[in-house]
Amino acid sequence: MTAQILDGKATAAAIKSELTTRVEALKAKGVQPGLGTLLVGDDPGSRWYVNGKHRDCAQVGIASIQRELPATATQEEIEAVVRELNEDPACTGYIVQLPLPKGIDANRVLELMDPAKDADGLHPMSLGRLVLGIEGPLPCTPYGIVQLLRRHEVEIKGAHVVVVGRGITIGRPMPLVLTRKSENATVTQCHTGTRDLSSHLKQADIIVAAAGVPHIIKPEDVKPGAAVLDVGVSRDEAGKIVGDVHPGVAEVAGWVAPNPGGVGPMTRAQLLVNVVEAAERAAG
Ligand SMILES: Nc1nc2c(c(=O)[nH]1)N[C@@H](CN(C=O)c1ccc(C(=O)N[C@@H](CCC(=O)O)C(=O)O)cc1)CN2
Repeated sequence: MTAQILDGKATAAAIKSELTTRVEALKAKGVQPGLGTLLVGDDPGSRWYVNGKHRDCAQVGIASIQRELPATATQEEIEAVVRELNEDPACTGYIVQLPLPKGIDANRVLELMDPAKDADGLHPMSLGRLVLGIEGPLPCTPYGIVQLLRRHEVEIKGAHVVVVGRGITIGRPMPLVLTRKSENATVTQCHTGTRDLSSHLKQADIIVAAAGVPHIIKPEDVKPGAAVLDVGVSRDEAGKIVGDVHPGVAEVAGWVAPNPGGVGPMTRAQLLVNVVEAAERAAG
């Protein structure tokens, strides 16, 4: 292993410690931030993520509102809980854990959320604001990745970033975040329909791998010294995470974000940042 580690656990811990001070300042002004979550179904992974979000809230002093529905919940039942969270004054921001069960129109659920309470940055209004360059919550994983790179002093400005994947939480919004003036990267978006992926990867200063295809990023496709962030989550027969990045990449790359321990903890930290920033905006 020659690459340096983009340590998401340690970076997220530093961000959480900074947030604790900001939450104390809000409380001194009489503002109590509260994160709501809506989990539908019994997927153990989703439950683990949601429980982690509430553990994080407790650590920094954010209140928790936890709502759950069974996998059999109807579109109407889910939308009723979204309306409740929109109205609940204790819930200053919330998320609907994705994916929702098959047959549920997730876009309709997201559209029904009060955009002022969108803690994930995934509401159509928040994504529209991102396109237009208007301040608002940023999608947690893409902005978590930017923070992880910045805090390890990996140059983003002028870098050629290749994003592999086009999912709603990472691939689709990642180029929007990276091409803002404040980041100023040049982005190539690839996906499972890209012809000759390897020719694109070879030109990248930074690779964000979020295709969900085990080991799609191979050592021979990585430019020596590049930063490679593994965000892919597939599971082997034992339930262990298999990322998108082949372990041999660590011999070629300059930086690697491991999986687990890289981008995942940053996603959680950025969610808390969004909740605190929304409460700060509301408090003036
Ligand atoms: N409403 C949302 N749904 C989903 C999002 C999201 O940002 N908003 N992202 C993912 C799941 N996710 C957060 O919700 C998430 C994924 C992974 C991690 C994490 O810390 N992973 C650990 C490893 C965990 C393991 O061993 O299984 C790591 O990378 O170290 C946090 C949050 C999809 N849904």
